[in-house]
Formats: sequence, C-alpha cells, structure tokens
Amino acid sequence: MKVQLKPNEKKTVILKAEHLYKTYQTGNEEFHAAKDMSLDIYEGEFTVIMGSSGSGKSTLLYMLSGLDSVSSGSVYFKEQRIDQLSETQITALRSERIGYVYQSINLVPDLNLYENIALPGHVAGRSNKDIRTKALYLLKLMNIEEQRDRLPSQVSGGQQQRAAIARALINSPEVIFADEPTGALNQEQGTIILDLLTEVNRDGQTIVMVTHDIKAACRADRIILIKDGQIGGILELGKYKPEQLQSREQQIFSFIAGKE
Ligand SMILES: Nc1ncnc2c1ncn2[C@@H]1O[C@H](COP(=O)(O)OP(=O)(O)OP(=O)(O)O)[C@@H](O)[C@H]1O
Repeated sequence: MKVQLKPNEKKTVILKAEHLYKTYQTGNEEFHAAKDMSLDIYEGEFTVIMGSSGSGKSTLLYMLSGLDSVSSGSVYFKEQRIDQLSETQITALRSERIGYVYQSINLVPDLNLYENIALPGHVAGRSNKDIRTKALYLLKLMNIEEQRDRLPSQVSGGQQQRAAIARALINSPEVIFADEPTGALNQEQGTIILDLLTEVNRDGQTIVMVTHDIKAACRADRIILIKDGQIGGILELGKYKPEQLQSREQQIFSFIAGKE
C-alpha cells in the first residue's frame, strides 16, 4: 500500500509513523511501551528524541529504524511501508539505506577500525574500490586515520564511537539512527561526536538521535518528547549555531519542564 505524504511547507517527510503501538504481554497484563504514536521525520533534519528513562524512546527508535516489529500501526520510509516487509527486504533496507549508531551493534572486536568501517559496504555488495575510497575518506573525516589498523580494544571510547559513525556512513544511508551516541563518553569526547554529527547533518544527512542529555539535544532542528509511551510534545528549534548553546539549553529545559 502506498501513502500520499503531505509536504509540510518546504520540508520533505522521510519517515512517517502512524498510530504505532508496541505491546508487551507480562502474565495476564498488557503493557504498552508505545501507545498510538504518530509523527513525521523530515529529510535533512537533525531530530532528537528525548524523554525520561522507560518512557519509550528506544522502543520508538527501534520500530522507526526497522529493527523491531510493531504491534500495530504503520511505518513508512519515503513512500514505502516498511513494517510489513519480509526479512530479506528489511535486511536489504537496513544495509543499504539506514545507518545505525547503536550500542547493541558493537564494532566487531577482531576486525580493525578500517575493516569495521568497510564491512557494511561488503554486506551491501559494493565494489572493493568504492568501499576503500569511502572508508579512507571517512577515517579522515572522523580523525581516526592513525588508528585505522588498530582493533577496537586498542583505541579510546571516543575513537570507537567515531569509527561506529564512519561505519554507519559507509553506504551513504538516507537516515542515520543514533541511540545515546555520547552516553558512554566524557564531555570532551561527547562534544567531538556531537560536532561530527552536526557537520554531517549540515552536509544534508538526516539524523534521528535518542538522548537524555540536554547539551546533546541542543544540536537538534526539532525535539520530540516521549512521555509514557506517547508523543508528549514537539519543539522546533531550527539549525544549531554554537553561540546559541546556552539559550537553547534553557529553552529545552523549559520545554521539558512545561510538559511534566
Ligand atoms: N521486552 C520487553 N518486555 C516488557 N517490557 C519491555 C520490554 N522492553 C522494554 N520494555 C518496557 O518498555 C518501556 C519503554 O522502554 P524503552 O527501552 O523504550 O525506554 P527508554 O525511554 O529508551 O528508556 P531508557 O532511557 O532507560 O533507555 C519500559 O518501561 C521498559 O521496561
């Protein structure tokens, strides 16, 4: 089934969720981790999903990114409904059109950084020459050229995370999903990661990121707040400028406080 996506002013919808539910059965009780969530994600935007612990952020991210099934409702990637694809179709979509920066998708411990970054290119069946050119470009962009031959265990957490972002970008995906990409890093390394994500977004990369960190959320064009498995509110911020950091933090803080 095809859906007519309504353009919102000049924005193009890249992902659309309609009436999403995720329901878990615990004994005789049903628990809705997502309850009737409907939302749009726009192409080229940096969207941040926030909410308190257990509110349903990861549940939403996993359903939007095709990594988890939906109990009911629908998810569209551009004009294609993706929540009902076969395993083969969803695997192709994941490997060719989506990049993941998820803690559940760790770097492979016995491959060096270069090999880790190149791996999804091989899975997608691209030529060795193409993969090599892009991997070398990304190693440079992420400033981990010198570490290219080291194993993940031989580099810092920040360098591992930069390699994970490079890996997510290797197939030039239409969307990057990131789940708390700065969660395990110190502030300095976290800022480097956020600067890199901001930079690739400026170059047109669509990003959807879950975070509980207000500083990280400042990078967003738009914040979607999740509350008790539902959309609790949306804050439009526009493109990030470093000089706005403090005023944005205040704005996001007030937005969240106002929804509690
Ligand atoms: N397999 C499962 N079975 C039952 N309940 C689950 C399952 N997975 C998640 N939940 C529940 O669904 C709710 C939403 O979980 P989710 O991981 O999406 O929250 P979150 O907002 O990402 O939290 P956090 O910030 O702590 O990571 C939580 O109450 C969680 O306990």
